[in-house]
Amino acid sequence: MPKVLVSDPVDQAGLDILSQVAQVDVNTSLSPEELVAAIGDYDALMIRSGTKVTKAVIDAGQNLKIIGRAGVGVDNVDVPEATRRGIVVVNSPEGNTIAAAEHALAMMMSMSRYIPSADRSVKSGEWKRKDFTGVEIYKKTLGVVGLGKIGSHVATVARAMGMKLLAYDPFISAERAEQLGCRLVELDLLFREADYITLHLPKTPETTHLVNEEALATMKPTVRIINCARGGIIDEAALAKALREGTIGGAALDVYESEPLGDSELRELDKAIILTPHLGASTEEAQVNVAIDVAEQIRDVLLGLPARSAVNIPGLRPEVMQKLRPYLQLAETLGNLVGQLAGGRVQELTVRLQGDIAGGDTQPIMVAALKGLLSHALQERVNYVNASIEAKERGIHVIETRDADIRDYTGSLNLSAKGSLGEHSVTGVLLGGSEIRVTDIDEFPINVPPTQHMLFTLHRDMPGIIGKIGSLLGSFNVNIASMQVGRKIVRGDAVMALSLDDPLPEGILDEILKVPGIRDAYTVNL
Ligand SMILES: NC(=O)c1ccc[n+]([C@@H]2O[C@H](COP(=O)([O-])OP(=O)(O)OC[C@H]3O[C@@H](n4cnc5c(N)ncnc54)[C@H](O)[C@@H]3O)[C@@H](O)[C@H]2O)c1
Ligand SMILES: O=C(O)[C@H](O)COP(=O)(O)O
Repeated sequence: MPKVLVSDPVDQAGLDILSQVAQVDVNTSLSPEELVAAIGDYDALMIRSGTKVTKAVIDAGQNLKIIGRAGVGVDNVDVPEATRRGIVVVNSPEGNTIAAAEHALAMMMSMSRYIPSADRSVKSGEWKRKDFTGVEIYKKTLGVVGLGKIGSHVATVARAMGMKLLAYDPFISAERAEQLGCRLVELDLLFREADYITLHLPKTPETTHLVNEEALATMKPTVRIINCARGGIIDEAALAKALREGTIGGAALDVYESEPLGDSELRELDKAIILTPHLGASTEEAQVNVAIDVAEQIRDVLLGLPARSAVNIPGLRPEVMQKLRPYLQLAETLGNLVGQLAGGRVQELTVRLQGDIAGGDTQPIMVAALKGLLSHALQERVNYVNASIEAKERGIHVIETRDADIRDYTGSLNLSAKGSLGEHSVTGVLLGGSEIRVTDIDEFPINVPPTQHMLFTLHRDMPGIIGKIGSLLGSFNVNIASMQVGRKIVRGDAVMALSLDDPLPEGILDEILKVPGIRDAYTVNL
């Protein structure tokens, strides 16, 4: 039974799903060193934002197949390293959207009415109504930075509360912003004009310290800033200075440059700032959502099925996967076949998608072809996660062409591999939607099902050659399961494809190459 380590607190609903297929160990108090020491035993790791999945953890996780992040952000996971190792990383992109949006809205309201400090004051025996005169958000301008899932929900609710909306997001269209009632503007204008600024974008090198001393200086002196996205998007030192000097109106933070928040002057700013300990996703509903979402994906991957929201391979919905699966198998088989025919180092792979297969999302098919191409050299080290990276690192140039109008079969796939030993091509189709047939080798028409052990020859089309090859194989006790010959012209060149019950013994290829009329011969093990 596979083993799953759960190293952050996740909802029981997720653990119940994992327990159906795996031994589940929950240990939420591991130090980084203890995690490195333990991870080697596990096939899967389930985390939230608390666990840092570093290169050291990934290196030690020799059996790891999947890392499941019960939440959105995977910035605590070394995803490039996981990808290189062929480990799937999945998350739950939507499970906590509403929770995080509502937290940002709650921060905006609490900040406007000083609710945390007023609460503290009353509980300490005071009754100071004048000190806590707030402001209304109605008719105020909210600047939403990052109009993705969470930003969109915040915008929708804020609009319903009578706010005017500005948005900055370089990756969305003005039409989408308009649908949400937002005016899409440049960031400097948003900073200058907003009464409230709420951040809902990822932390990247470009967005680190997006809100810095310079930006703060351009804002209204009454502006209130909310960060429920990621720590480090705001320069905390610059924010603390602006709050201390009263050059901005207030701030509410859920996330920090370093978590847990250590000694920080932010803690001393009292009424000017609200601080919560990364609670955006902490609702009962969100925790059930993300735990189920990620546990189901871990279960599926451990059962050999695809994950629906992997961050390092194309995520496929089950219904799309159902349709695509036979084509992926076809692409992988042809990739493997052409890779072995080409031998040596492949420098260029051209994938021609024809008919039905050319429509829709072709990226998974390309990845499958690369996985097949590299599988002879890399064996189980190559998978759908790392095939593209492995190909890139080996300098394989990949070309994709599509022609949806070719209609010989519902869909056919042609792969050509150019390498140090020459160029070879294969074409394959699916019969009845699932049975693979190789219909052409190096442009010689043929019709063979791929089998585990195969022999291909290029020879002169002349009497007696088939018999000679048959007797030679017989003398080595190799049984032929099926045999096909393809030629373009009578007595010209031809190819022969033999499916064998046994692998070819050492040395037989040299004997085959000595048969008069044989120009080339290749063994293939699929
Ligand atoms: N506090 C929490 O507990 C909590 C919970 C969930 C998500 N989050 C964080 O909230 C943020 C938003 O999450 P989401 O689910 O809405 O993500 P999302 O991917 O749906 O949206 C992010 C948006 O940011 C935009 N963006 C990217 N770079 C940008 C830039 N330089 N300037 C402006 N916009 C940019 C993208 O185009 C996208 O529209 C993420 O950082 C996520 O990690 C925090
Ligand atoms: O990225 C996320 O999903 C949030 O930051 C939530 O993190 P958490 O799961 O640790 O609460």
